[in-house]
Amino acid sequence: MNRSPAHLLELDRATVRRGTRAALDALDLTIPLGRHTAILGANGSGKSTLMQLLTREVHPLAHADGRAPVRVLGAHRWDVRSLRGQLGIVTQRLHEDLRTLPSLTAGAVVAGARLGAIADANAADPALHARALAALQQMQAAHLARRRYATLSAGEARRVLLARALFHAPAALLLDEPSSGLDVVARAQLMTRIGAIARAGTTLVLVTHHLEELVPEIGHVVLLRAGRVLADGPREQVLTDALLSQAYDAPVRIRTDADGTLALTMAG
Ligand SMILES: Nc1ncnc2c1ncn2[C@@H]1O[C@H](COP(=O)(O)OP(=O)(O)OP(=O)(O)O)[C@@H](O)[C@H]1O
Repeated sequence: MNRSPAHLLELDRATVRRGTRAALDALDLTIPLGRHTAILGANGSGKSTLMQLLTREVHPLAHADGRAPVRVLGAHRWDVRSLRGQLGIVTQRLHEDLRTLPSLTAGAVVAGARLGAIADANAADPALHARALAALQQMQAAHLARRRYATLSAGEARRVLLARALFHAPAALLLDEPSSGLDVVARAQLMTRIGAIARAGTTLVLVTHHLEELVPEIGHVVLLRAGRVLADGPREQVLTDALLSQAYDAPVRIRTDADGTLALTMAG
């Protein structure tokens, strides 16, 4: 692995086929480390596939000339576990995978992050348990440590996933609709915490439909449409009614509330 990579992700005409169609279609995209980025786009535009490319859950078509279509943290070959050990991941897919394992405790789920694994079999080790507890505490979820992950409510499970994502001080935090399932207070606390994490130097990549999740630290937005990049630039240049309407194939409008929070609504 490159020891001091400049970029979290580099895509060179990356194509991912799913079923009969291209979920990502010859995508060129670079996300430098330190550039907090939101990925927006309509249902089916390729946002989750892009995240899965980053975490090596899906693979691109090879280029005939041997060029690497995807580099993550400077490298095009990765042992999946060691890569995931460097990323903090909060996705619906991970949540669903964890829920299929009925005996896993929340504490073991959190501790698993450092191994890039689903869970850590040594999670009962007192030192490790104390560290997992501290991570859960930061998400106001220490009381869940011994609960079985599969039995948690949506919001409780989300807190545990966030604790897991932060457990091992990752280089980047990949968040797919991170506040889904959280109540209004927990959502506000989460947004504050995500902002602080970004300021402390962890690169944020946020996939969302909810503009209110775009904390001010996110200065860059990538807009996907049908597996291609429609726009990629500074937040204020990309978050326009015209570009978003193009992305959603319908007239939409950005609303800014008095406290600066953004929301996307249908125009008219
Ligand atoms: N496992 C799969 N098998 C076949 N097609 C798939 C699979 N997963 C995704 N796709 C297709 O790939 C395209 C991109 O899907 P993806 O999940 O990346 O979109 P998305 O932007 O994350 O959508 P959403 O906002 O609905 O979550 C869609 O057309 C989708 O139907």
